[in-house]
Formats: sequence, structure tokens, C-alpha cells
Amino acid sequence: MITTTNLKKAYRSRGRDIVALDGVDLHVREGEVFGVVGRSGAGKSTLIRCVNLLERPTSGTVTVAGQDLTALHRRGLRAARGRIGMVFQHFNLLSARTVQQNVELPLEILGLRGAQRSRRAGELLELVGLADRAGAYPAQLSGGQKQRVGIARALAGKPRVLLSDEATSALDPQTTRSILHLLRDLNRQLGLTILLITHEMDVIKTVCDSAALMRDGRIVESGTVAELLATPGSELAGALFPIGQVPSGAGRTVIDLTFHGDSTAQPVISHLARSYNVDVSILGAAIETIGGLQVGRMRIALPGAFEDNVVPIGYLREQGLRVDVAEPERARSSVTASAGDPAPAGTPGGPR
Ligand SMILES: Nc1ncnc2c1ncn2[C@@H]1O[C@H](COP(=O)(O)OP(=O)(O)OP(=O)(O)O)[C@@H](O)[C@H]1O
Repeated sequence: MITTTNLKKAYRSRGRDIVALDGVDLHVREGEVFGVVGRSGAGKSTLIRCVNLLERPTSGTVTVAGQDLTALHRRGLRAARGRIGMVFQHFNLLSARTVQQNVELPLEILGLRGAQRSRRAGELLELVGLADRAGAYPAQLSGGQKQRVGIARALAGKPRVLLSDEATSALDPQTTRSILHLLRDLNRQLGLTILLITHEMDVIKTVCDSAALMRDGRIVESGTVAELLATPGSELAGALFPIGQVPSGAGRTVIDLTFHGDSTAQPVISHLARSYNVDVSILGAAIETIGGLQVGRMRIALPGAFEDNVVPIGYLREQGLRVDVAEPERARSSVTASAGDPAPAGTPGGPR
């Protein structure tokens, strides 16, 4: 639904070029919620502004719903932009207009007449749960309500794509959750494709099907949450589901398990303990239920050396889990013990 190809953007500032985007290849599938995370200055805002050509990229292409926006000129671009909604961190509402009038503004620009415009704005306010505040002014609304108005306004042109630029960053955690649920509902009800940028991992965890990590104007990791979890050493998976440092200690085997939604954590662990008569210690877990499926990571310890635990480890693998045998001395990244992988250094014989 949204594809960028080798997208570059350089700004000229004080006689030098600042490279904000350095060849971004992004692919957002139709109907998904896609989150882009990264530190301040990574290029997230520039990316989202290039997707609807609020910023013209220096080079590269942007295709939305099959249309190459970079090839369009003024009128064509204006029409194409009408099919892309955008919500902003600071809402960007007009303070002298009521809620209803704010939502009507893009409808005016689209050429809808009085009664039709008013009816459509009413429907949009209903959709975001604000029908009863139509006559209020922005100053009389809470932050969450203002963002609902911003979302209603963004949906005025019946867009197939919604871009969200840190839409929840100015909101408290509870309001953030309610806005994220609203975005998820709209995604499902309307089949809306959503591209959002955020610096909060919780936002990704709560609503996103897929995510990308940006650094220095590039996408360094990208995929569905399940794909990221299945990627050895994925920084995003580690940040989304943090389970901390590998504790040191001899006489036990520390194992990281990754759940992709194919099996549920609790029965697997209790079955392991019962069937193999082994004391399983849970050292940490970051498991979420997303779309009714359990995904995340869990760190467990089994008594004894790796060689003593070959059979239980085999059982865990048979359950379709990703199984990494962690090395305490290499705390940051656990070592993959998937079949076919080379034996990790320092593990006699290597896990198999
Ligand atoms: N209009 C501009 N003129 C010059 N440099 C700019 C401009 N806009 C962005 N930049 C620079 O481009 C780089 C990327 O900025 P961008 O705002 O896209 O990052 P970001 O990841 O969205 O950061 P933040 O989360 O702080 O908004 C930064 O080095 C920034 O200073």
C-alpha cells in the first residue's frame, strides 16, 4: 500500500547538507498498522512527511495505493493527498473554530455543501466518540479529545491511508491507550492502512502489526512483530520484549525462548517441568497477547550443564519455539542453538 524506494532527503543548512533520509526502502502492506521507531533525529518525521510529499524527497520514489506520488504535479498531488489522512502530535486544530467546524474544514476544501458537509462531519465525530462535543471549542477539550477531533478531520476525505506523526506523544498513558485503541478500531472497521511514527516501544507493542527501526536516516530493521522476534539478535525484538541481562552462574543452563504465537507459554513450561521432572526457573519474561496469540520472550534456567538438558531443549524446539542457549559471558546477545547453527564459542560440543 505504501512503498518507498531508495528515498533520500537532504536539507541545506548553514552551507552544509544534512542527510535526513539516506536511502529508505519501506513497504507497508494494505490494512496493516506499521510503526517506525527511532531516536530523535533518526529521520522519522522526515520520512512520514515525504510519504505524503509535505516534503519533496531529494531522490527516490513514494508509491501510495499504486500511485507514484513523486511523479505527480500540483493538481494530481492535491487529489492524491486527499486520500491520505494525517494526524499530528499537537493536533493542529483551529482554535477559533468549533469541533464540528474543524472537521468540516477539509470537507469545505473538498467542495461538500452545507447539509452534506454537516452530516458527514457528524458521522465522523460519531466514529471517534465525540458526537456530543460538536459545539465545543478546542480549548474546552482534553488532549485525548483534541486528538479524536484531529483523527476525525484526517478521515474526512475517506482516506485509505492514515499517517500518524507521534499522535500520542503529548498524551498521558491512559489517554494514549484509548487513542491507540481507536486507531486499531479504525484500522479494522475501515480497512485503513496506518503508518505511524513514535519513539515509544509500547505504541508498537499495543497496535502495530509490523515495525521498522530507523537510525541515521536508514531503516536498520523491519518486519512483522513475529518476524522480528524470529530474527537472531533483533534490536527491535529485544527492545519490545526486554528480558534483561543473562545472569551468570554455573551449574545451570540459561535458555531464551521466543513465542511467535504458535504455542502458549504456560502449558509449554508446565508440561516441560512435569514430563522431564525438571525444576524450571523463570528468570524473566516479556510476553504479550497480540491478536489473541501469545508472543514474546521468556528466559528460563534448567539445572545442570547443557549436556544434561539436551532432551528438554529438544522438546522445547519440537513445540515450534525458537530456543537460544544463553552464554552469561556474552550477555548482550544470546547464542542461537537452532539446528544447523555453528556451536557457540565456549560451549563444549555446542548445543544441538
Ligand atoms: N527543515 C529542516 N532543515 C534542516 N534540517 C532538518 C530539517 N528537518 C529535519 N532536519 C534534520 O534532519 C534530521 C532528521 O530529522 P527528523 O525530524 O526527521 O528526525 P526524527 O527522527 O523525526 O526526530 P524527532 O523524534 O526529534 O522529531 C535531523 O538531523 C534534523 O536536524
